[in-house]
Amino acid sequence: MDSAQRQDELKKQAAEAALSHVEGGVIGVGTGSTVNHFIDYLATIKGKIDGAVSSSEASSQRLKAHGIPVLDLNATGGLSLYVDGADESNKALQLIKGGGGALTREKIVAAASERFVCIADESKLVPVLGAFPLPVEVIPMARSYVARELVKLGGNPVWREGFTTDNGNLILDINGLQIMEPMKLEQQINNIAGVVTVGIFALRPADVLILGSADGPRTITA
Ligand SMILES: O=C(CO)[C@H](O)[C@H](O)COP(=O)(O)O
Repeated sequence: MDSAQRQDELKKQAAEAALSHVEGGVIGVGTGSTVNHFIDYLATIKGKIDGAVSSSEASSQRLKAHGIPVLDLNATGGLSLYVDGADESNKALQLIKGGGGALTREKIVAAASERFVCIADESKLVPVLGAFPLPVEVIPMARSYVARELVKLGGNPVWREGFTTDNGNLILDINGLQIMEPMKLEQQINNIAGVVTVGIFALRPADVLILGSADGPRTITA
């Protein structure tokens, strides 16, 4: 088994462990390869839930392919549980998300959920956020302006060329950041005109982090 396959096994392990948090009702479901495993496991207990609110077109398609109804968030009165992956997490369960470009809908569903269970392989736990390029969703006409403002904050933004979000916007990935104050930077970047949202999840961090590891799933709570 090569290292990519080993990492995928750990993602699968975390995804399966998250099933114990599913108690019924409508579940918020995120995006990415770890969540794809979660959706496949969720299908095995689909009779227990009323459906899912999804953070991306890709996850919606996978849910529907399993016969799990996909609902509009507006048709719910909020969600009790959201399950999603992450690109990085620190010990406070503040996250970088958006490697798959679905950060805005992910942030909305996380905000509307009482409990956010994050699933990942153990390599995603880091001492300081920022080694992973920080995604920012931007309105297309503001791309150059936002990039100049991000440089002023000490980052090196790179346009994810050829990629369009499910909301019709673009992504700038910021390299070279060491995020010492995640809540402050989240607010600063969100305040730039033309930014839809930044992929720092610190104002609404995860509540539970399940990490797949060689010794079995490890759970960290906030
Ligand atoms: O934020 C995300 C998508 O926008 C994903 O949760 C994040 O990129 C992790 O992906 P994966 O589970 O494939 O490692």
